[in-house]
Amino acid sequence: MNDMRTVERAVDNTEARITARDVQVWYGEAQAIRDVNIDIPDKAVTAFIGPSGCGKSTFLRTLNRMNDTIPICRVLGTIELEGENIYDKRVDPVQLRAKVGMVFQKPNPFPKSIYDNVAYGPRIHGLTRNRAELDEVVEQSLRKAALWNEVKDRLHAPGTGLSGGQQQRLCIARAVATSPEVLLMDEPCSALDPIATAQVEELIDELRSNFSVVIVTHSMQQAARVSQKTAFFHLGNLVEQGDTSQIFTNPKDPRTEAYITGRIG
Ligand SMILES: Nc1ncnc2c1ncn2[C@@H]1O[C@H](COP(=O)(O)OP(=O)(O)OP(=O)(O)O)[C@@H](O)[C@H]1O
Repeated sequence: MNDMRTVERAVDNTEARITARDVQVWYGEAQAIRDVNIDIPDKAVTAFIGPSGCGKSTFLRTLNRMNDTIPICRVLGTIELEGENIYDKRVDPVQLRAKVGMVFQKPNPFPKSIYDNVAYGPRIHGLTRNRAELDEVVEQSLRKAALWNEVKDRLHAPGTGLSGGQQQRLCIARAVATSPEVLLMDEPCSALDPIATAQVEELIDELRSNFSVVIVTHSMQQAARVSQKTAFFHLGNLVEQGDTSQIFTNPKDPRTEAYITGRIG
């Protein structure tokens, strides 16, 4: 189980996976994100926190071009994954989303078997050569999502028949099955009970040994438990970013302090 000591753990590798420079996001005439600059480190969990409507989800969605699905949404500035501009017109957003996977607020398994949910990405991206390789990817992904032992005897049962917490871990298995470099999580525990939340939080901590993880959360306790880096957003601005322990114990900006002490939000 994680606890507040988690925040003291050092980030082993602070190399940036994603660099965002001068990013603005507009919905029609309304600006939702203002000149955001951030480096998302490898092999660490970065938490986005801030009051409702401050732009956390909007900015998260720019990192794998999920905003492309909203016609009125425009993204300006540059976002690079491993040095490559993800908004370059040569970049295929479907391929990008295999590298930058996403887990949503509500578990959303496909109406397919547990096996087929996890096999979906590897199949559409042609990542395996035969059934034995696909079986292996499915098993390893379910193991990484800490779900294998609970489902190994019913892989062909519908994914939608699992509990909410299991469904969310299935969605995590589905996201990791394409071996992404980055995993984006938009309030992944908000539909879960405390036990399932604790399991997913533990899992997030394990995932950071292989992936760069970015999580949007409304829970400051959760940010403190699972992340090593925290970015505080307010009214579309990225007000402050740094080590989670510093943000929570010694914030530099009065707006951050007001939020973490419960005076705004
Ligand atoms: N599809 C959309 N069309 C128009 N405006 C949008 C859209 N999605 C978000 N917005 C606006 O962008 C701003 C930021 O919203 P966003 O959902 O990113 O904030 P958030 O910090 O994630 O909020 P919450 O914590 O409540 O989920 C808000 O003013 C919101 O109304």
